[in-house]
Amino acid sequence: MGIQIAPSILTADFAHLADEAKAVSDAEWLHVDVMDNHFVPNLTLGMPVVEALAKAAEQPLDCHLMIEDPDRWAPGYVEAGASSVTFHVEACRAPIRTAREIRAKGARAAMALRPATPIEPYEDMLAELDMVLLMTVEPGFGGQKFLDVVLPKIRRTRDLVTKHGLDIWIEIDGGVSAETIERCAEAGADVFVAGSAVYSADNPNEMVNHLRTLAEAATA
Ligand SMILES: O=C(CO)[C@H](O)[C@H](O)COP(=O)(O)O
Ligand SMILES: [Fe+2]
Repeated sequence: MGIQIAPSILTADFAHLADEAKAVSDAEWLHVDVMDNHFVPNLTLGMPVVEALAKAAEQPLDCHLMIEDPDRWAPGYVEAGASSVTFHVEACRAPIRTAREIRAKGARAAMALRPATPIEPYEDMLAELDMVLLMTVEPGFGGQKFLDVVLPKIRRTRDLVTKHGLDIWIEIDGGVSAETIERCAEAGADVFVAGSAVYSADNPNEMVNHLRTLAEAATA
């Protein structure tokens, strides 16, 4: 499967999203943070913007739903053009049904966990997923400090995936940078969201490639 870098457009210029997607053309995915000011104390964008970006961007869209009632909204994001739809398990009432609906519509289904949410209660759910997203900051804002207290959970998640012989991604989101990515890769992550580290770099594409090189070297 290989290392994937997913720049988060949360810290990009929202007035020029198509250009901002082009600025990270070397990235495998584009991470889109949907926030509803209920599940998290911030409001970003929704389905119409995802639909427009899906047409404008070359990379597949990795939609991270930080919203209440993802059961109701998640399938609509697939119809809007997302290649991957991630719901927060803390907000989801029927995660198995929601994951199946996302997959049935043709996208990757992913489950996100806040930093303090344990993975173990969801062990049996892993087979229903294409990806697990482990937050390494409290969801809601870009530019926060990486929480290294989550590192053991990355390892435990990788162990569970291996134990069940599954072929699913482990994505890390929050505070990923050249300083933190190697520790996440060593712990077993293979998809890396990076917002401020990429978009505050002089050359965002160079930073994308630098992050991938660091992660690959850490797992070689
Ligand atoms: O989901 C998120 C915040 O809730 C963002 O994807 C994340 O914070 C990325 O930004 P940065 O790399 O600056 O931490
Ligand atoms: Fe995110």
